[in-house]
Amino acid sequence: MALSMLLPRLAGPGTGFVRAAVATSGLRNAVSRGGILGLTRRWASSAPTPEDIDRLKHLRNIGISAHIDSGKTTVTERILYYTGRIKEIHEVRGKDNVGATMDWMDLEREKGITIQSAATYAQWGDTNLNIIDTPGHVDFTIEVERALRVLDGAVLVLCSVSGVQSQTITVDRQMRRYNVPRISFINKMDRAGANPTRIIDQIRTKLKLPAAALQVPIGSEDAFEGVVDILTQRAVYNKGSRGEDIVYDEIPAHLADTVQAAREELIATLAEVDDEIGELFIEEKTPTEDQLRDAIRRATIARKFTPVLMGSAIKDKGIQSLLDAVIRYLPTPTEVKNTMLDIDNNEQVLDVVPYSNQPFVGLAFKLEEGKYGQLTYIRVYQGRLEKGQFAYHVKTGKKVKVSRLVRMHSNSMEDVDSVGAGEICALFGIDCASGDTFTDGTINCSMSTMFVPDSVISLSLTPKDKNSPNFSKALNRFQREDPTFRVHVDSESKQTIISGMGELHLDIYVERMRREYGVDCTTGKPQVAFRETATRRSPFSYTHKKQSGGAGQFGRVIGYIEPIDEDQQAELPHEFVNNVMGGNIPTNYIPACEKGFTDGLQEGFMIGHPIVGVRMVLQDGAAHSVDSSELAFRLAAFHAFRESFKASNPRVLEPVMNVEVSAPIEFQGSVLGSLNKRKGLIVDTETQEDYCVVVAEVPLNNMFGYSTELRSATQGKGEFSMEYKKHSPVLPNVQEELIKEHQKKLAEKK
Ligand SMILES: Nc1nc2c(ncn2[C@@H]2O[C@H](COP(=O)(O)OP(=O)(O)OP(=O)(O)O)[C@@H](O)[C@H]2O)c(=O)[nH]1
Repeated sequence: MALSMLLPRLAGPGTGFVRAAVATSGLRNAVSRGGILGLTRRWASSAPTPEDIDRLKHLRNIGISAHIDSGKTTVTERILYYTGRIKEIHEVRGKDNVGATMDWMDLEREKGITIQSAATYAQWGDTNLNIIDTPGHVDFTIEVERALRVLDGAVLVLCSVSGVQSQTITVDRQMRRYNVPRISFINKMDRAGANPTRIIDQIRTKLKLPAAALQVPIGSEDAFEGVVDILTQRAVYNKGSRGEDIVYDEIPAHLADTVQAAREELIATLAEVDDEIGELFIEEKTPTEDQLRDAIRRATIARKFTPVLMGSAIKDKGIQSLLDAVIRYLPTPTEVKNTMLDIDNNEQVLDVVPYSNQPFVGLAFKLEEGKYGQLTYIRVYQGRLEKGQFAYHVKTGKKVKVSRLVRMHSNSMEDVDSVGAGEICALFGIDCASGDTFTDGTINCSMSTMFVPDSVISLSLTPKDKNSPNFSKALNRFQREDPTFRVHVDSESKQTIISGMGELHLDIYVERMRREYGVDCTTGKPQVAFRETATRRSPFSYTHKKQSGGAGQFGRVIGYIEPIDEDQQAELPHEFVNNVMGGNIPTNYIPACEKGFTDGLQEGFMIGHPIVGVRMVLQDGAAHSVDSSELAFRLAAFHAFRESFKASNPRVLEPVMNVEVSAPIEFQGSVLGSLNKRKGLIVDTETQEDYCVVVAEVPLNNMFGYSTELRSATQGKGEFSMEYKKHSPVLPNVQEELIKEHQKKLAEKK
C-alpha cells in the first residue's frame, strides 16, 4: 500500500498513518493556479457567513460502532424513534418479522446482523444528525473504515457484561487511525451480570483510554430502573410505553454516597487530561457544572478522554441522554481538521476549509445499488453541492450533472435542493468508485483514499448458467461497492476467483448474486491467501542475451535482493532501489528493470502465490548500443529476481487470525481443546460471570469448519469472531506439503 493511499486526517501524534509531506502552500495557492479545467476562480470571501457558522454548530456526523451483537442496531432504532424518524420500533430478529429499520437488506434481516451500513439523517432538538450504523462483523471491516473516514465523532457501544471484546479493540484502533473522538455507551444494563465499573476499567486498561462515568445506575439487571446524572445531580427515568417520557427526580437516598464517589472519580480523571480542571483540582476548588461540561467536551474532542453513559436499548432506557451527550461532547464539522492533497503541487497536504462559501470538495465514501438505482453517498467537505450543478470527478476529469440530491433515511429518502459543507448526502447515477473525490472544477485536489486491507481468502466461482450476462454485471457492481471484494480470472484454470476478508464476506456475495441477480453459482474450496517471502540477502548477476540474427536483445543486471523488515511490510510490501552509478544501465531502462521485478513478484516458485516483503537493489549492469531495449532489461530483471529469490531461503507465509471464542464456563476445556487442535496459540483467557472468553492466534487455513465444530462442542452456546492479524511463516512440514501439492498440480497440467 503506497503511503499516499493512506488518508491523512489530523496529523495527531502516534497515528503512524500520516503523510510526511508538509502543508506549506495553503489552499489559496492551489486555486490561484487554476483548476482541472483551467477555470481559475478566486476564493469567495474566506469569512464564513453567520448562517453557515450557526448551521455547522448544529450539525453532528456520527458513527455507531461496536463488537458484534452489542446492540448498535437496537440503539440506532431507538435514536430514529425518539428523533421522530420512525413511528414504531421493530426489533432485530423480532417476532413481528419486520426487522430493525437500519437492517434493511433481506439478508441482514434473516441473519440478524448488520452487513451494510446505512446512512440516515435525524434531528435532535435544534441539531441535525447524520448517523451511520456500522457493521460489527469483522468480515465487513471496510464498512467501518469508510464510516470512520467521513464521520466527526462516534459512539462506542459496549455490552454491560462482555465489555471490551476483540472487535471493540479493532474498532477502537480504527478510530485512533482516523482520529475520531468517541463517547462510550454501556448497553444491556438489564442483563444478568451487568457491571459498568468493570467495563470502565476495561476501557482504561484494554483500550488505554482515560474514561469515567457521567452516570450512576439505579438498580441493575432485571431491576435496572434508570440513572443518576452525576453533573446535574438528579435521577433520570424513562417512562411511557416506549420510554419517550423523561422524568427527573431526586437521587435515591441509598445512592448518595455512590454518586458522590463517582463525581470525585470523574473530576480526578478529568484533572489528569484537562489543564483547567487540573488546576482547580490542585487548588482543591470544586468545578462548576459548566466547567465540567466544557472540560469533558475539550478532552473528548482532543481524544484524551471518553465519557461513559449507560442504559438498556431493548428496555428503552438511556437513549435520550446518549443523544444529549452526542450533541454536547462530540465535535461539529468545524472542530475536526481534515486535509486533502494538492494534485498539481506534489500532493502537498492542504487543510480543508469546512465552510459553504469555499469551492466544493466532496468524497464519495459509499456506493449502493438498491431499489432506487445506483446511489453514491458523498460527504461534502467544503463548499456546497446544489441540485442542477456540475460536479467534477477528479480522477477522470469528467463532469457529472447533479440531477437529484437526497438525504437518506435507512431505506427511504428525502429530496433536497442543496447541501452545505459538513453534510452527508447521496446522488443518483454517478459513475465512480468509493473513495473518489469530486470538486466544482476550480481546484484539483483529492481527499486521499481509504486504507484497504489485503484480502485473506479466495474461492472460485462458476455460474451454473454460463451465458448469464448478470454474472459479470453483479461482480462489477460488488467490486465498485466494496474495495475489499476483488475478482480476477485465474490465468491457467480460466476460473473466476473472488477474494475477500473472510468466509462470511464471500458467502454473502454469492448469496446476493443469487437473490439480486438470479445467478446460481457453484463455489470451489476456499483458498487461503498464502504469500512467499525471502529470508536472507541473495545476490544476482544476470545477462539476458539473444543476439543471433535479426534484432538482438541484450541487458545485464547486477545487484541483490533482501528481506524488508517485518514491521515495515504493512506500508512497504516490496521496494525497488536503483543504485546504478555511471550510466552502466542507461536511466531510460531503469523503469523497465523495476517492471521486471514486479512481474517476478506476481508468482513465487514454491507454491505459485505472490511474493511480498522483498527489496531489489540494482547496483550495476551493462547495455548494448544497438541490442538493448526496455524489453531486454525487463526480462533480465525478471529472471535475475527469480534466480536470486530461489537462493534466498524463501518461506511460505499464511494469514493468521485473531480468534475470540466465548462460551459458558463449563465448555472452557472443549474450547481450549478445539483451538489447540487447530494449532492455535492461546493469548488470553478470561472468565466473566459464568462465561469464558478465549483469545487465540490461529492460522486461517486451520479455521475452516470451525463454526460447526464449536456449535457441537458447546451445545450451540459458543460464539466466535475472528479478524486478520498478520502473515506468518507456516511450519516447515506444512511448507513441504504445500510445495508438493503445487508440484502435483503443475504436473497434472502438463
Ligand atoms: N438484554 C438486552 N439485549 C439487547 C439490548 N440491546 C440489544 N439487545 C439484543 O442483542 C442482540 C444484538 O442486537 P443488535 O442491535 O442486532 O446488535 P448489533 O451490535 O447491531 O449487531 P450486528 O449488527 O450483528 O453487529 C439482539 O438480540 C438484541 O435484541 C439490551 O439493552 N439488553
